[in-house]
Amino acid sequence: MKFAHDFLFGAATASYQIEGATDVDGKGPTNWDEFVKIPGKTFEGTTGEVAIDHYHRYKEDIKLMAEMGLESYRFSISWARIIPDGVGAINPKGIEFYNNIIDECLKYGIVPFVTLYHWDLPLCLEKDGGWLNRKTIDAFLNYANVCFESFGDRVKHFITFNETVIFCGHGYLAGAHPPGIHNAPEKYFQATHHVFTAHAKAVIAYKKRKQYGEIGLSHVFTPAFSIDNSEDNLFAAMHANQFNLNWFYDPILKGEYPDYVMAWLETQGIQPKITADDRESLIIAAPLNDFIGLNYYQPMRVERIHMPGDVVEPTRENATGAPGNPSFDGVYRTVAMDDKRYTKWGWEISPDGFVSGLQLLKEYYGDIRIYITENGLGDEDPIIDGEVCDIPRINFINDHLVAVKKAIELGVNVKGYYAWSAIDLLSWLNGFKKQYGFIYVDHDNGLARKKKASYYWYQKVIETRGSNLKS
Ligand SMILES: C[C@@]1(C(=O)O)OC[C@H]2O[C@@H](O)[C@H](O)[C@@H](O)[C@H]2O1
Repeated sequence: MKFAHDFLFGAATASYQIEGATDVDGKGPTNWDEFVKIPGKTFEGTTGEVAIDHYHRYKEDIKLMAEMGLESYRFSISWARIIPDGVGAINPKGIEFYNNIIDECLKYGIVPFVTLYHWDLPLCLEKDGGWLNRKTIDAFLNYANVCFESFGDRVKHFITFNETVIFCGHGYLAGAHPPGIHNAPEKYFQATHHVFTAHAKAVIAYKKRKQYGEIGLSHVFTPAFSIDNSEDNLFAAMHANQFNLNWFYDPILKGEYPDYVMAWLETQGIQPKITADDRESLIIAAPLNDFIGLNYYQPMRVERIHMPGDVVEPTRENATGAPGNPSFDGVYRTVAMDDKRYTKWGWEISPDGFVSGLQLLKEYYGDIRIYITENGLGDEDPIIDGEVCDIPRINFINDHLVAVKKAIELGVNVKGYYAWSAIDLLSWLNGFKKQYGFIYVDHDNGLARKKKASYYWYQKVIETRGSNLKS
């Protein structure tokens, strides 16, 4: 089976991870520009000061994407490049840079798919409470409107937030992302609520503009499965899905929070403060979402445990996603299983879990349009005779695209696939060691770009609309 003619084959990046030029042409500082200076927070002290210098090399990079035949490029806008202080004055050089990116994409017929927030918050806002401060909701709405106004004539696909569970979870539970707070579930849940409210207000504002594009957001998609059929472990899977899936997807797609989680929060006395206006925004926005973006890397295999919360030391290593950590509330633990395959970073490789999870989403949320806005293999790619032979990445993406095809045949409404990542880039917690790209970046040779084996393979996938995939 070929993928439909309107299925988008894309690839993705994020501003802080590729641009560099963190203090160039009027850009304001972000929370990450400060956070990376804290010893131990990033791998070997790597920062995004240069990243892969996409700010100066974007023409070369987008030309390489065009040569691959990429149909759509998902990238994020750095809020602090557009509005340096988060609110107030607009930086014309920032508007100019992203206009150049968008126009360069359109020059090659590449569909720009824009993420408004991919974790780099203007430092002024972070210092003023960040996502814990309700003012950040209105600051985001203002920023989103500036982007709709500046780019909405050519950009017809907007993602408001990338992976709320990560920047809030690492920010207020694991302490591994700004603001680096550890084990503060009341802050975590309140911050997520403010983000959902900001999303809802931005959706409503976008629709009012009648720019006739589509808007949604991208969530991590990590469906939880019990390690066996015992009652305890089946309970653990249900609990994990309520906290990691329903808490994030229900307020966006249903306009209300899951009762199960709200009841649990009430027992702990940490239900987020929700105003009547927040509730109204969530309810109005829910049916206006055009799509949900799924960032799928792996499922979770869980078992029930009976431990107090906060039993994980807040280290970078503990936050890189490998199984074994207990949940923040001590109810379940993720488990590595003997009959599963794992990446070098301990992430399970499970295209089957992807199909099962997509079917679960269809049960929960019906026929909402879905884009796979991230999927890819983080690896250390072997270089043999000067060529980057990332065969494991080819196999990974092949198997996950076959899974997407299968899900579509089962009636799941998937309309596009964005590999993470278009080009090797900075990993927040793994430096440049964990590579995801179709294009290699040589940090020992002036950041020279080089097409990998997977670049040529994905070029063929796009050309044949997936008929070269091996199931
Ligand atoms: C934690 C990690 C990783 O480095 O493996 O997950 C996969 C991918 O998710 C993206 O949303 C992040 O922007 C990107 O940096 C990656 O981050």
